[in-house]
Amino acid sequence: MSDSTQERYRIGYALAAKKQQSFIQPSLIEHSRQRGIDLIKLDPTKPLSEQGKLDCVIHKLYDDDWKQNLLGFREKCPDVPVVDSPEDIERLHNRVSMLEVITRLKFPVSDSERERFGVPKQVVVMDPSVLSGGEGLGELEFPVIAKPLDADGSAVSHKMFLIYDQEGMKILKAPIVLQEFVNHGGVIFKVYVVGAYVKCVKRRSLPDISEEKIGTSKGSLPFSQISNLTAAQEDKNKEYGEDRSLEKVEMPPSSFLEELAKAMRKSMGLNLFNFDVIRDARDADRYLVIDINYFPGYAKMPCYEPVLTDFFWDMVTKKNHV
Ligand SMILES: O=P(O)(O)O[C@@H]1[C@@H](OP(=O)(O)O)[C@H](OP(=O)(O)O)[C@H](O)[C@H](OP(=O)(O)O)[C@H]1OP(=O)(O)O
Ligand SMILES: Nc1ncnc2c1ncn2[C@@H]1O[C@H](COP(=O)(O)OP(=O)(O)O)[C@@H](O)[C@H]1O
Ligand SMILES: [Mg+2]
Ligand SMILES: [Mg+2]
Repeated sequence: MSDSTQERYRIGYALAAKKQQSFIQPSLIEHSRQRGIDLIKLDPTKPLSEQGKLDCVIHKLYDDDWKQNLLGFREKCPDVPVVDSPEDIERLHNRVSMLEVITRLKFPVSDSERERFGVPKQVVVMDPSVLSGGEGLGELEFPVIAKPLDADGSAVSHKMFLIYDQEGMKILKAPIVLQEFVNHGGVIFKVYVVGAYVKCVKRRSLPDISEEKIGTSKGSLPFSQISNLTAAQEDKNKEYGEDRSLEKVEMPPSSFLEELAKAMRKSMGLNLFNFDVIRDARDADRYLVIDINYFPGYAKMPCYEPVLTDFFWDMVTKKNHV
């Protein structure tokens, strides 16, 4: 609790309108306020050093003017933490460099832990003629998921296709990432990271594809942001007799996810991100990271207000950040 004589801290935020609406909720403002932290809306078009005292800056904006503004601020006020650096965030805007983070990890798994991790096999196709010419798969086999190479937050960057055969490739536009489809029981694990805090939740995913279905399916199937399936859609699934109840699905061991998250955080130099993990249906100890997102929808994480407030506190009192 704070009183009027106590020092107050100011966290400046620079977010797109939609993000601001979902993240800066009255409950978060109030929670932080009670801890002596005020959340201040920044004007990204004006120099940050002219927007009053700031004890920390958080942001999710990618244009060059904003990056210049941040650069100037970091030169003028090197002691104020900026969460996170645009250069480090940039790595997550490309679905190849994003997953390279995982393949390069030197993961300190203890002998007692059986869990292994990796990424699905994938190739990137830069040349449009490869898509129409019947090549491009390399050592991959159908079905594959086609993902736009850029993961820049645009609606189109979430537009995916499940591709069953060569004919289905014709719908694609380069540059595109082709990734092996891995059966995983229709559930993804979304692991939220907020500084040193780690929280895993379960979400719906694409259902497994049987050998029989692989043999009979043709062409391509478009989909987008499948894990944000609404409650109404969930009910509909149940109505159609689909009982893949999320509650029954076992979580990955928390010690494993915590170690993985910690190693990722150190390696990327980032504090605010989440990642999607699937469990290989053929090998229950094998986990595959398929996606890493900068500054995700934290309001959907349980207890987001105290968790974020604790993080802000650590930032302004200079503890615990990478
Ligand atoms: O909008 P939300 O709350 O669904 O959050 C999106 C995230 O959903 P999630 O929290 O993982 O369920 C979403 O995660 P996914 O890519 O769907 O795994 C992204 O982080 C998205 O940001 P961007 O469009 O990639 O810049 C996030 O969008 P922004 O809120 O940053 O626009
Ligand atoms: N290799 C894969 N195997 C099986 N399902 C996948 C694979 N990659 C992605 N998916 C499914 O597609 C969804 C979207 O893919 P993702 O890479 O997370 O893109 P986005 O950035 O739009 O969230 C995932 O949440 C998961 O349901
Ligand atoms: Mg995802
Ligand atoms: Mg993503």
